[in-house]
Amino acid sequence: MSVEVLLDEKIIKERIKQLAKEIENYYKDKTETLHAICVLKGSIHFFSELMLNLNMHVNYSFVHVSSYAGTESTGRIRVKSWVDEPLQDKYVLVVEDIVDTGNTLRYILNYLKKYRPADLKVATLVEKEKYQHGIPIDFVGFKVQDVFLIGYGLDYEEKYRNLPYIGYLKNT
Ligand SMILES: O=P(O)(O)OC[C@H]1O[C@H](OP(=O)(O)OP(=O)(O)O)[C@H](O)[C@@H]1O
Ligand code: HPA
Repeated sequence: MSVEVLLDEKIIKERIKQLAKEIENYYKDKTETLHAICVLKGSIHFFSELMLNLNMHVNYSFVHVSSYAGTESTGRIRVKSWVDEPLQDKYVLVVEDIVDTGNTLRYILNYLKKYRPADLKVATLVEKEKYQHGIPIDFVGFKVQDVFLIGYGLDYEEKYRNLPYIGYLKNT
């Protein structure tokens, strides 16, 4: 197996800088601190790079959810940890590494809506092109083909998260 690079480190970092500008622009008239929620584990690198590029006040929260076995979604979302701050009337931004089937994001949004935030938006580094999950995503880094991705936080059986680029495994 070898890794075929799809998005290199430079392209990823440049796009994250642009996304940060889009996000700043959207929140520019809001006086409240932004509550950014990192969806672990996969979003760790995207969240960190995005936050480092955001020139505004941000409060960090973390949720840890998981639903994949190998390359397939089990469809069952296991919540390993959840936000413990009040989000009522807050400006909330969910930060995902990837939206694939949309199952994870749908689950997270449904729960977060119950906190009655003032505003609930989503940023994802990658969205798979094939799915018609019907969830509006406000800030999308890259739309990619339907191939199982690894790197920059994305794993295959817990490996490859620490690759500085995004790619896929190829039989050689
Ligand atoms: O749109 P979906 O098909 O639901 O896929 C997206 C989710 O899958 C991955 O998480 P995973 O369950 O693999 O956990 P991890 O972040 O710890 O790797 C990824 O980080 C997203 O949260
Ligand atoms: O393509 C993927 N790669 C890694 N994790 C994922 N979770 C959903 N889709 C993917």
